[in-house]
Amino acid sequence: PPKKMLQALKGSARSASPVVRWLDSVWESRVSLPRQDRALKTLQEMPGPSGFSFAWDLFARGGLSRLHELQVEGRARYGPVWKASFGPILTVHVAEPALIEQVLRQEGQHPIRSDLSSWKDYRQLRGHAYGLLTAEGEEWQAIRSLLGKHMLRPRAVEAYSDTLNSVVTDLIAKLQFSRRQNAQGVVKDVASEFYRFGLEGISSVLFESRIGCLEPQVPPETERFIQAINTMFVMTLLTMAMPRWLHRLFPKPWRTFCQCWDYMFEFGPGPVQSWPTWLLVALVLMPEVQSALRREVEGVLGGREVPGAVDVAQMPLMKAVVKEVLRLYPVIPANARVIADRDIQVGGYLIPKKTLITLCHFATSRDPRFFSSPARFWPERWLSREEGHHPYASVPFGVGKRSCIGRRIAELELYLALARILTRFEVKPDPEGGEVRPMTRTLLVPQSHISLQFIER
Ligand code: HEM
Repeated sequence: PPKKMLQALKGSARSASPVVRWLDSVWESRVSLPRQDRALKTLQEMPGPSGFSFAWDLFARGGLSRLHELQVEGRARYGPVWKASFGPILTVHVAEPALIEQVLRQEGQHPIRSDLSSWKDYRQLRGHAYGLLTAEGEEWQAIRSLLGKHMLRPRAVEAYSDTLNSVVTDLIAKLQFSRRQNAQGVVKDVASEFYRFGLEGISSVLFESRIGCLEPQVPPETERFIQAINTMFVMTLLTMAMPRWLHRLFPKPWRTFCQCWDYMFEFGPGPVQSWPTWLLVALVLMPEVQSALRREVEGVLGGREVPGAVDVAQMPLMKAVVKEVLRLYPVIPANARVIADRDIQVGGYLIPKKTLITLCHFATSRDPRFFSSPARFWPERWLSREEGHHPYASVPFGVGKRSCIGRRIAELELYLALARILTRFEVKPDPEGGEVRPMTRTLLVPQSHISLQFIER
């Protein structure tokens, strides 16, 4: 029977009737359940919402854009490990640092993140090679080793300082231009400005070319590229949740998804994230932290305007601020692993090979057992000896062989930009602005436009 139908039937018949038990056994056998092991519990014994109620949460109650919140709710309702079916995919959620560590320590030589099935489907359809994000096995290892030399070694990354600083100079000019557009010096939709800054920075480093994202008049082909990335991320979760046979019945999401990728391949550079926005929002809400950070930056620069990678090494508060923002707003709120070649043990369960394991980083990084007053933006927690954190409680760049390869570049770009913004401007809330909440669009992004006031110093 079609998987969707099975799920719907299972969900609507909540009591454990013989029919439901039979459906369960059919469903579980589809994810190659291992034989019963006396010491370990099986997937059947794992708690979790029924397929129907999870699908209801996702599609009828706006859960697709609240996936990060569903992690926290799932942890509270089911404990550290639970299962749920995401469209055709059954996934085991893990929301405990020690168990996330347990998964990652068993990930093997060539870790597999997840199927990112719709990204791979598109590449197969068009005959494109997989990139680092989607490649697996030896192919992934070869690309990773090659890129790692240029993106992971501290010396190699330091050498990008000048290139990144020239992009930061354009960012400052763009902020000055935008703030002059109204009497109060408010920059409307700051996230869009930083998104473009991130894109320009990566393009300048990886492709040694500027694409004009920060120009007052953005070239039309660049503008289209930016929109294509946005839409592709919005469609990613939806296309992953839709079984392939549904593409024919509801062709629009898949067609739009392909059109976005077509344009991105035609245009060039790959996708990036709009990470500095959350940072400024946090600093605006905590003006005393903003002032302390400015003092630190100015103390290190001693009158110089443009910082370098060496200066950043002497800014502990800057590093703590960035860590704290990524704890509160992890750009990638959930990561994943698939252990393809063997069953593994996690938290007393035997997880069959090839099961998609979702690592609930948003939930762990807001768990009061690991971070006191977790909703509070408090960078000093990273400097204080009293606050001990589990090393896997907040891992915004992932851990291990398959962790973020752009981490050092992203951090350097962020430090350089933040240092220049703080010496040039005092950043305040938009007098007419409201509360800002995050939502999931594959990445964690602001739910609404954010406007901030930039006051020249
Ligand atoms: C604040 C900014 C960023 C954050 C929080 C972030 C986070 C992550 C995370 C969580 C992963 C998955 C790691 C894992 O599975 O263990 C990842 C992978 C990756 N990131 Fe980033 N990233 C950021 C910026 C960047 C930038 C600027 C680039 C490009 C220059 C980049 C390129 C990549 C690539 C290529 C992978 C896949 C690596 C692989 O599969 O081997 N990231 N990133």
